[in-house]
Amino acid sequence: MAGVIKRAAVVGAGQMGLGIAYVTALHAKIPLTLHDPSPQVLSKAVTHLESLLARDVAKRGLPQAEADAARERVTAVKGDGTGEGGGDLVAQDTDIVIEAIPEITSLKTGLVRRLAERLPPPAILGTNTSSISLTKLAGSATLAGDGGASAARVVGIHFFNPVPQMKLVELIPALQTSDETLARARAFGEACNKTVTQSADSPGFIANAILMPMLNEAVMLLEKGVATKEDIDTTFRLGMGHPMGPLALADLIGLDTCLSIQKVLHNETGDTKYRPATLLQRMVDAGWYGKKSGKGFYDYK
Ligand SMILES: NC(=O)c1ccc[n+]([C@@H]2O[C@H](COP(=O)([O-])OP(=O)(O)OC[C@H]3O[C@@H](n4cnc5c(N)ncnc54)[C@H](O)[C@@H]3O)[C@@H](O)[C@H]2O)c1
Repeated sequence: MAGVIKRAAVVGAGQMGLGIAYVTALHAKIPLTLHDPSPQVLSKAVTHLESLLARDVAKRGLPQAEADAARERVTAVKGDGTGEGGGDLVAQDTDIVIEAIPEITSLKTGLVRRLAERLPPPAILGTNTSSISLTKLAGSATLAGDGGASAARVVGIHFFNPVPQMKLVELIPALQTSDETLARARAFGEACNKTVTQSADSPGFIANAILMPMLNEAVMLLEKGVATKEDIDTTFRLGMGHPMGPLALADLIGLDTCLSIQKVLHNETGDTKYRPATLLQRMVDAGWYGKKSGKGFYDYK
């Protein structure tokens, strides 16, 4: 049956890809391949997956047999799954692929195109993009003479960081997305134990249309010397009840990712209110990406 998802693939084994692999294996109980061009990233991801499952057994009462079964469902594969730059291909009977590669439009359109050529419909081409237009990504999956069938299986399946803890998935249909794709993606998100919301394909969707400008404003306040980073973050934690302040949150998300999202908002709307903070650009230029690189607004070494 077209609707049943029996095999999945996740491309990009960074912080989001690893989390998506974890919920797919543990909650949805779907076998999957986890692809990344970097062997170091893959081996770190597998170690992290095993430590998450071990913590579930030790602290959350997960039976060891279920943790073992979840671990066995995940196969790490070098490469991007499409043969670009080498590595093994995504299996042709894969029912859903979710890409979680960097938030760079040309990388994502190229990958989605190659996946569309590799996997026949109705395999779902899901993307964890934070901000890139789904309609543009579906456009890159359009294959000549297929009547729009290929583009119709592209959909945004936007998980939140850290994926094991955050209970939300934001679904974003492209203009081309079929109702069947959307319904199957919703069922997949729910099987991953998430509550699902839906947004139109508008810059930043729901979450990042609101969150990213706020984080950018926090960086601008810091840049202007209005307050220290600690006081900006404390204001949000204690004054607004946020679990973490905006600068610590930006570090967690990744400053490279924040900058890319802010640039998409700026370019797509043409509205100067979305201009990325200069300090954010400088931090990324310095290679200070936040928690994942060991240094951002705070030190993580
Ligand atoms: N970080 C967050 O809080 C967050 C939240 C929601 C969505 N997202 C989105 O998820 C995606 C991934 O973000 P992340 O934080 O996991 O990034 P990350 O930098 O941790 O991971 C990206 C991974 O992609 C791999 N990669 C790079 N180029 C590739 C290619 N061409 N093909 C295959 N793999 C490639 C890298 O080796 C890396 O492991 C982005 O689109 C981001 O906007 C991020």
